[in-house]
Amino acid sequence: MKLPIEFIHKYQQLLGDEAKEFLASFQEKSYSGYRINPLKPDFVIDQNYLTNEKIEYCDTGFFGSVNGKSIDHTVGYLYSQEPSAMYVGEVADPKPNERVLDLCAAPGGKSTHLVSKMNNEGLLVSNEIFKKRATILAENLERWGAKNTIITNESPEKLAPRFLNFFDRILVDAPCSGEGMFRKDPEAVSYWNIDYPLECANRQRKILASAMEMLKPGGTLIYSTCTFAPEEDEQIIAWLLTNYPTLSVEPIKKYTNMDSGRPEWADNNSELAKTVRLFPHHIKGEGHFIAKLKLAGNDISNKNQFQQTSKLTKEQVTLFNDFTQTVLNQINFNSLITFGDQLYSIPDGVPSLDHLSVIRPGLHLGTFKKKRFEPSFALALALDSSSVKNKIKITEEQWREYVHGDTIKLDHDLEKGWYLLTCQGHSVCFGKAVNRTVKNFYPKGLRF
Ligand SMILES: C[S@@+](CC[C@H](N)C(=O)[O-])C[C@H]1O[C@@H](n2cnc3c(N)ncnc32)[C@H](O)[C@@H]1O
Repeated sequence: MKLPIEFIHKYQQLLGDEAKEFLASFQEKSYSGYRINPLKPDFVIDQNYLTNEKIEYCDTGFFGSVNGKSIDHTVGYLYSQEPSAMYVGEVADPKPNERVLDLCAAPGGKSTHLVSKMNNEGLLVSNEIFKKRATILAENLERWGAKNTIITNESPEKLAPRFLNFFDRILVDAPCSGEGMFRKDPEAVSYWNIDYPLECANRQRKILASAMEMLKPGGTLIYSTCTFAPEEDEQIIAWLLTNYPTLSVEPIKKYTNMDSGRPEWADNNSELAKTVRLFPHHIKGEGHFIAKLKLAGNDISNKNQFQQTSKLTKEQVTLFNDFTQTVLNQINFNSLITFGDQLYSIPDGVPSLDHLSVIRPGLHLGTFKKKRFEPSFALALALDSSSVKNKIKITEEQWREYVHGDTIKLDHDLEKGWYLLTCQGHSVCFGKAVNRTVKNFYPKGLRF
């Protein structure tokens, strides 16, 4: 890979003797990894995935790559994620029942990790500013079986007034100059110029100013980038400490060959050494920077449930109850609301989402059509198959035909109605059995 000459000079100055080894690492191969999904209790994962080398700092992380067209990946048993990026979710370490915001969330690597750590409890608001990327984020979170998550498509400035002093934990995985990803995405080199880190830093400060409005007293802010640029790393944390004096830096555990942040690359504040740098010439992964900060003060926020408006009509209640009683075992969903014909189960404690661009206000349960309820793909992937009465086991070959858009032929009669299709123990989709045929309800946009 050909690195820009100004990039080389900059890091020769910053790193001195170490620069040679650092710059040489750009000619080495990049690392791939994946996390397995602890939320799916009927976990019958291909054992081959578990024999790969484990990632030291992430219980669910392994080195290796995943076939994007495999069942395991398609139904959210695995998420392909660069190994260093996994340390961000581990450092964030959200707890079940917290209110958590992932402010720059697409395509969803960190959000899926946060949902796992929260055991699908509490509230995760997963936000992405760009619509197309927010749609991909929603797909990834649905595959993962997220139930406690609201997905928004907003600018941080517009989100802030709605969630003032609201969150226990906020992750800002900031848009950055991406120097740490040069090996993985050589195109990123073409966007780089010597002024780019400062441009990114300006944007990062704006995003963080909004994040700080939403962080409650006593809350935790996690800031991460995939760049080496001090302007976007230590200097941003120094800026935060100067402008928000009640913030303090929390120490982050340094696993094998992880480096401390460099105070001398900012204002010499020794607290900056508590942050962590992952350098590709030291660890098996790409470049990353992570900081964890705590806001002083006691939590005075109101944990009561605010929301929610659109109640179900009597007919909708009957249709949904008919579905749950016929198809599912006893399951309690959180508060139910409708947006148009769409039915959602929303996490507790959510303020009004009016006038925000909301991609998913919670778990999408399905759609009310004329006199019937049609369960969603998201519901199928969020359900443990043991919680479903009506199931049909399909073979891998039938699964391949189904994800392609074909129907499934049955060799015996089944009562007409909805069935959860399972393949190799995974919940894969709902289908409707009619006369020895399972009609295809695999989402059109996801067929392959
Ligand atoms: C590093 S990526 C996030 C990766 C993601 N956290 C993950 O783990 O999959 C940064 C994200 O910030 C978004 N972004 C860009 N400009 C932004 C802005 N002004 N405010 C908030 N987010 C922005 C980008 O679209 C991008 O999705």
